Amino acid sequence: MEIDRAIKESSDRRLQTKYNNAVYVIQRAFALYEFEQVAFSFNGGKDSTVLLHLLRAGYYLHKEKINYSNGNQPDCMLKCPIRTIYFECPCAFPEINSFTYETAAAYDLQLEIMRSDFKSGLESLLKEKPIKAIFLGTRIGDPNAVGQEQFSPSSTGWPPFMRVNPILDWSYRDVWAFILTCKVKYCSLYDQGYTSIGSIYDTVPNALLSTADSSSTKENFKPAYMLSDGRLERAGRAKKISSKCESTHVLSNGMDNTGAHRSSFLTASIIAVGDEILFGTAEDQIGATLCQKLYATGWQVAHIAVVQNDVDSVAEEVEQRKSRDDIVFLFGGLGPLHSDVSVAGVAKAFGVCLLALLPEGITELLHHETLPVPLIKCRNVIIFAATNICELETQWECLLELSNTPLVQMAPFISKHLSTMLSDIETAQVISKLRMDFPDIYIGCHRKSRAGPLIISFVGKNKIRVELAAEKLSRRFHAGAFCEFSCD
Ligand SMILES: Cc1cc2nc3c(=O)[nH]c(=O)nc-3n(C[C@H](O)[C@H](O)[C@H](O)COP(=O)(O)O)c2cc1C
Ligand SMILES: Nc1ncnc2c1ncn2[C@@H]1O[C@H](COP(=O)(O)OP(=O)(O)OP(=O)(O)O)[C@@H](O)[C@H]1O
Ligand SMILES: [Mg+2]
Repeated sequence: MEIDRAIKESSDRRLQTKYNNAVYVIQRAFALYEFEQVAFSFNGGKDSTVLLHLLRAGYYLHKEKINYSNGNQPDCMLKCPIRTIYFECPCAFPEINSFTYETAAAYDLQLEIMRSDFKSGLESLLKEKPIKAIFLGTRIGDPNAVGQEQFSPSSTGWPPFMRVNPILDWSYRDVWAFILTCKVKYCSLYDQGYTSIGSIYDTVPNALLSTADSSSTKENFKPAYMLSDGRLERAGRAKKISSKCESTHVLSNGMDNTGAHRSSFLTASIIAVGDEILFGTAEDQIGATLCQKLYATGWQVAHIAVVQNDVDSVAEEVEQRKSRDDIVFLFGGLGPLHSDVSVAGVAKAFGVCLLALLPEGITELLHHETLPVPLIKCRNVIIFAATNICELETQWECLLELSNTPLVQMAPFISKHLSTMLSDIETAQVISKLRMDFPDIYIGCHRKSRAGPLIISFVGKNKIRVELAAEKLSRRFHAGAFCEFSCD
């Protein structure tokens, strides 16, 4: 079975784990219900496309098990003619409609087209058909996922059935890793910058994938799998933000419906190379300082990692980060000692040899009069020779002063922090919902002690949106439930 083979042959351990868990859930559902009692809710979106192929794999493995216990050979060409529900809406993108129909035909899906709303459509379908369980491509982070598990009975007020969510714990990145690893077809809109697809009236390409510069008249977009921060997958879904500006739909990433950008994000990652940090004998202060410096420069740090002084560990980490982030900073493991393998690791990640101990063909030496040796830049990976914060300060300043510095100053982050004595239980659901309404704003919670106040942080690039998110939260509770808090 090609999907199962592609995943097993891939070297992506995380994807393999996600795949195994999802296929396990699917096999359990096939064991619990008759084949006529299950249905697949398919809308041509990326998540339901992933689910389709997982269902095919799960069904194949389920059949294989049964055949094996009967002494039969598994059928490699096995189809999965599962009952498939598609709620077709006149406001759907034509690309989504045609992809759904073509895919259903290609995989022998038994398509039931519904033209009513979800609830009444399901009510009439369940009266006619013996459906007991429905597979959905819902993922944590979807507005409707709050409180759901892999097997979740339908909500009160809905007809009774089991919602089966095999990819509930998959991230945006997992979804694209699966699609690209298995090389399955997906709706063409995702190649045009759409990252989550609603209706033609409320969905535009995700502005975070825009490649437009001030000189070009037409805006182009990178494909959906290039979005580095999956939390912003719904940034192309329109929201009406306030009754005061009725005429303007503001997209949740801070772009208005004229296509004008209000904010832009570039992401960075930091890799520390150091066995001592992993042994716990040394503390990584450089990483924390770099995070502060990048934040102050308007860059979003997407990832920080500590790896061993080992060529493969460095190479693996650099390989992953260099394609996900705009810039990667690496420090530690530089020099002539046996443990100084960072440069070799970078060369391996780019698949090049070392020339005079530097990665061949991709190295740029960043000279600055203050520095005794230049900084090393390999494409978007910058290697700091700093061994303490003081040296980092110097190298950072030099990097910023270079005429060709890769560290462009970005719009600064704006933050606001609220503190409350309300309990987690009282606030959890409201905050989860708020995060869906403000995908462009980071909304995080932390406590300094169990009994102390809960601090809710709002961080973004658009002051109005940050204020609005904080105000919206306060308005959901009694006056005085929150007070502004300074984290400095
Ligand atoms: C097959 C199916 C079953 C659903 N079951 C429920 C349910 O039990 N409870 C509920 O509140 N919404 C249910 N919904 C609605 C979804 O929660 C959600 O509104 C829908 O998938 C649209 O997602 P979107 O807002 O991301 O486009 C169901 C939708 C479908 C297609
Ligand atoms: N019109 C629909 N018909 C059938 N199932 C649907 C429909 N809309 C949503 N669903 C179900 O709900 C799940 C989550 O919906 P969602 O809108 O997030 O689509 P998706 O497949 O996740 O694609 P994307 O997030 O990129 O828009 C889908 O995977 C599908 O199982
Ligand atoms: Mg989705």
